[in-house]
Amino acid sequence: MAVFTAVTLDDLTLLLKKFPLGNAIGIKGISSGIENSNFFIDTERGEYVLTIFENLSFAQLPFYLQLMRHLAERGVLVPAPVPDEAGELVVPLHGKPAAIVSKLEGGSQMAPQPVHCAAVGTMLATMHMAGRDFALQQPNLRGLDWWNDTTPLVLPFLDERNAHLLRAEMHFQSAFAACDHYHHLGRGPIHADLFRNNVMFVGERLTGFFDFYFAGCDTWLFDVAVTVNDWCIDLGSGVLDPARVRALLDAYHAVRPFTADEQAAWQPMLRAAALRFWLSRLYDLYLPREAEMLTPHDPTHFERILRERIATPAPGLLA
Ligand SMILES: Nc1ncnc2c1ncn2[C@@H]1O[C@H](COP(=O)(O)OP(=O)(O)OP(=O)(O)O)[C@@H](O)[C@H]1O
Ligand SMILES: N[C@@H](CCO)C(=O)O
Repeated sequence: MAVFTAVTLDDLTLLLKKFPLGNAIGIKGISSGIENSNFFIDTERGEYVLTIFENLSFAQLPFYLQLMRHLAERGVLVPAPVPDEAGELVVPLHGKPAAIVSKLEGGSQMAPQPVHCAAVGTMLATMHMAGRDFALQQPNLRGLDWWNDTTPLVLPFLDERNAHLLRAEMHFQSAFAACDHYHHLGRGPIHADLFRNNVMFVGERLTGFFDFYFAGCDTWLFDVAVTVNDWCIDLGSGVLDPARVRALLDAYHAVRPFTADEQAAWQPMLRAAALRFWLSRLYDLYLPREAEMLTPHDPTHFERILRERIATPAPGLLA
């Protein structure tokens, strides 16, 4: 159960007095998700999602919610935050920050085919283009600096074989981040966590990207690599499916063509994207935060993906 903070219909009735959504009709806790308390809410104006942020502060939230608003206004399919009558996107609820956003239709596609990957590639490139004039800046908080801080914390828990892999990959990624190709990569706001469970579909029609709470400014190619490492693999082995990779990359390229620097950076970037989630999963497993109440994700999944990306070159960015 992933509702950490309870909200009653009376609480909602009081909260909605400040929003242009009419009266509250119903509220239902959403059981999936491990970061926040989420609720489907029914109002006189329709259905919305109420989120209470369990780990993010009032100061951190404007970047995410303004980004969602910026993208929604430009036709990118993402939940649109609803401002209260004072124009605020983040409001207090039970002493924690909360927001109301539009509800996306559909459900997650957990067994994607090339057609779904192509839809994700198109929307990802559209999102990157639409984010170019977004004014707020926030680094990817799970980027190289965080990897450098986290590596010594998790190393004591690893056996020698994995400790060696982690040290060697950090060495490789530090050199990659210092190279010319890397510095010439296009950058902007990225989702940074665009897994299968963060995209909605109705059949083959993509209805939206959501869960923007790891978003930050970083290279667009990192976002592509994170997405390919989840959408285009066999989940058991981590091996890439060439048909799904091709569908996603070709669709992306048709909206925002890949550059020569991106082509040169592709293989190391896939390793970087695998390392990022191996490290965060190790961190959540061995150094859980107080507010974290559910079973952490399995780190060995991303250890396998990292070893696979090192051993086997992925299909190139261009066909
Ligand atoms: N805007 C939305 N429209 C429709 N459904 C939503 C929306 N936002 C969240 N949900 C539903 O709530 C569930 C949990 O949301 P979300 O993944 O953002 O939670 P979380 O606690 O941040 O989880 P995690 O970090 O584990 O992905 C989603 O799987 C989805 O079913
Ligand atoms: N997508 C992340 C969880 C954070 O949303 C993972 O699978 O490790």
